[in-house]
Amino acid sequence: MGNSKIVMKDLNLYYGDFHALKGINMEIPANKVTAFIGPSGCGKSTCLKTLNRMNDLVDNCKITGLVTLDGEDIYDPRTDVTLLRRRAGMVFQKPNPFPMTVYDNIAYGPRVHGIKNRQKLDEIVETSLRSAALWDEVKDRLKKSALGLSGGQQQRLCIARALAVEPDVILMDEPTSALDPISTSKIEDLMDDLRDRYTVVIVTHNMQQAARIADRTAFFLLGELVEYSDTLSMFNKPKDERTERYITGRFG
Ligand SMILES: Nc1ncnc2c1ncn2[C@@H]1O[C@H](COP(=O)(O)OP(=O)(O)OP(=O)(O)O)[C@@H](O)[C@H]1O
Repeated sequence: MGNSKIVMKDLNLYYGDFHALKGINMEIPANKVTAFIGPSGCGKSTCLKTLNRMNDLVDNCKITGLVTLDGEDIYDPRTDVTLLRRRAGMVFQKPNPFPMTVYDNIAYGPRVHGIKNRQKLDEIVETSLRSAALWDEVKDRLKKSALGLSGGQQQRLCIARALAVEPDVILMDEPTSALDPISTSKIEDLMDDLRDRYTVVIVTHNMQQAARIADRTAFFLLGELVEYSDTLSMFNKPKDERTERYITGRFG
């Protein structure tokens, strides 16, 4: 596949003795939305977290194989992990704004990376909030606490916060599972816009969501990547019987 942003080659991950990812081979294309689906506990989040080394934080976690971002081995000991996480930002299931103002939530990352100029920060805050389709709703409350926003607004704020450090890749772990249908639909529209500029990888429990927004879909089962193809083919003509059983709700 041309234009791969991320490549996993024979990737295995162990939590202690437990083999959580088994020989994963996958190429994730740039400027597309890729969804990871599969039953609970099959390794979707684990696989997502290997892409910006979030699993480094877990004791007893061992990884073999190769993961590259733009051709560079991200598990090379010389990799700057802070820079990696800036290039591949993460949005979690539960919105987790910092207990500070809307403005400071967005300016936090750029400040950490050394940007101090007020005008530049103002610009970043506005652009990031616009990209996350939140600007109009919060432009008059930038100096108010982010904790006063609705759940859906908080999640878009977290997306804006991820965008503020200019990542290439956005990793989303069930970003809408805690949201109502209207907020979910706003985030789905947003993902549609984001693919023009970013590579988006999303874990979702919701197969309809994968079918609506993802260009490519990966189906995981018991730590294995069972099937990976463009979303339409996967939903219309799954190649593996296990995929078919899962997407038709006949699993288990
Ligand atoms: N820190 C950890 N230590 C030990 N085992 C873990 C750890 N994190 C996850 N696991 C195990 O690894 C397997 C995969 O978990 P993971 O969270 O990746 O699954 P998932 O497909 O994202 O599930 P869900 O949809 O329920 O979030 C599960 O069996 C889980 O119990």
